[in-house]
Formats: sequence, C-alpha cells, structure tokens
Amino acid sequence: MNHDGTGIPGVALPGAPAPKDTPLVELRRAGKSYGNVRALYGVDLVVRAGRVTCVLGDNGAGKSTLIKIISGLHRHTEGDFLVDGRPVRFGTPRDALDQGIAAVYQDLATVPLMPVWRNFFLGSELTRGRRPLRRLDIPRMKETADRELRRMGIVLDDLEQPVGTLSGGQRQCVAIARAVHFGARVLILDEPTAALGVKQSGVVLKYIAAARERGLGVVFITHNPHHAYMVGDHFSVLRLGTLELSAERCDTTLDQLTDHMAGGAELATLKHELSQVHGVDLDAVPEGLGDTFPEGTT
Ligand SMILES: Nc1ncnc2c1ncn2[C@@H]1O[C@H](COP(=O)(O)OP(=O)(O)OP(=O)(O)O)[C@@H](O)[C@H]1O
Repeated sequence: MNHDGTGIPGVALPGAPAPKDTPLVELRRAGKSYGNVRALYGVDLVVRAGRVTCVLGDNGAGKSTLIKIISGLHRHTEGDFLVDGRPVRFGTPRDALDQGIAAVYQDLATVPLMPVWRNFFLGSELTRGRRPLRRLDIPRMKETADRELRRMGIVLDDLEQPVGTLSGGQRQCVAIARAVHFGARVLILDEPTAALGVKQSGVVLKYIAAARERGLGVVFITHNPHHAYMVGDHFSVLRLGTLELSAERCDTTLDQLTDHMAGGAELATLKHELSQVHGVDLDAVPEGLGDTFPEGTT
C-alpha cells in the first residue's frame, strides 16, 4: 500500500515523518567480506531524519558495498545493522523498500522513450476497474506525477516528453521525487552528480536539500567534497574499506574534507610526479586532488 491508497505492492506506508535528527538507519562496527576480500570493516554510520549524511571515498573505498548493505542488495558479515533501533538483516531490496529505504542509482533504471509520467510510475502503475476490464488510470498518473514533482519544486514544461530528452540533472530529480512519493524516508543517492556539469549538479543539490526539508534521511554518495560540503550535515570518508573520518559539519571545514579525500601523502607524491612533466603549472595545483581532476579520474 502506498499513501494515496492505490494498493501498490511493496511500498512503505509513510505515516508521520520522524522528528528531525531521529536515527533511522544505523551501522555499528559493520563490515562485509566477499570471500577473502574484506571490502568494509568497523564502519559506524547513522542516518538521521531531516539530515544529509555524505559518504565520500576514492575508487574501491567501499562506498558501493556500504549502500548495498543498507539497500538490501548484500548482507553485512560483521557488526550490526539497525533500522528504527531494531537489528535487521535484509534478504532483498524489496525488504529495504518495505522499511522505506530507497536507493537511486546512477543509471536510474528509466525507459528513455517513455513519457516522464509513465517513468514516474514504472512498475507501480495505477489502474482502475476490476479484472478483466482493469486498465491503466492514465489521468490519475499524470495528475499525481505533476503534483509530486511540483511539491519537490520541479516544474517540467511537458510531462509527455520522453524522459530521455530531459537533462541528466532533471532525470535525477524525477527519480528523487518518485522515491519520495513511493514512501521513501531514507533516500540513498549513488553519485547523483558524478556525470553532471556545474549547473546541473547545482540543480540536483537543490533537490537533495528539498528532500531533507521534507524530513527524509539522505545518504549522499560522492567523490566530490565540494558537492558534499554544499548540502552535507555529516561527513563519513571511507578509505580502503574503513572510516577515515566521521565528522559533523560544525567540526570540519571544506579544506579538511578535501584533504581527507585527497590524502596528504598521495597529493605530495602526485605533485612530485607532475613537477617532472613539462607544461604543468604547479602553482595552479590546488590543495586537494578533488579540485584538480574531474570526478572519477582521481
Ligand atoms: N562482488 C565483489 N566480489 C569481490 N570483491 C568485491 C566485490 N565488490 C566489491 N569488491 C571489492 O571491495 C572493495 C570495495 O569496493 P566498492 O565497489 O564497495 O568500492 P567503491 O568505493 O564503491 O568504489 P567505486 O567508487 O570505484 O565504485 C574493492 O576492493 C572491490 O574490489
């Protein structure tokens, strides 16, 4: 059941949003091994209502493993995983969705040639009438999609336009609004700004803030400390499967965050290597690697 009484299976009942700062999801000394590979260990993380928890880390740091545990794709092999203070062990992503935990992945799982409203309800279509005369309730789907997008502050000229014609940022925003509509109270965003330009990234960051304003607990996975710092309330930096930094916004600066991401020693090595290359202006190399190179190349 979803909250508009449409009987959509597998969608969490939202109820009243939890008060701000309520812990929704908690990992305590959690870890995951794939056979002999210890991808994650000793990780403490709290996702709170009305707050954005940023998870940063370089390639292979364990970010995907962490979100796969929370979203029910993988089971943790060490420590505890709690939802609303109760230990859980999800078998499938459906179990996570039933608890209101929704992940929005980079590839978004949309059908590019289908209209926006149709993608909004993909897999959870509204119907009217009884079998064998049951059919899609197109007017209600269009009206609901329009209303929900507007509630998130997303105004599209035409919901009939194929989702493939939207910009990457707009598509992310539609996916966020969709997850919120279907009862998400914990929203996991897997590098939503990774493939976007500056302006589009700004649009997505705005809707991350909008989700927080609606009381959701947001987990924002990113390589980019600048994007994290613009909206984050808490920062967890992973390195080689373990937490290198866990800090509240008031306890860390953007420079410190960037430094943790870059790794001071690695930056020094890189600067040394660059100094051997003709034509590189070393004075222009900023303090952090995250500044120096586009996402995904550091
Ligand atoms: N299915 C798997 N089997 C074995 N090892 C895995 C598996 N998935 C991940 N790993 C290993 O676990 C470690 C963490 O990987 P993970 O994908 O969680 O990192 P990440 O921070 O998401 O990296 P990226 O930003 O590149 O996606 C890596 O060493 C990776 O090789």
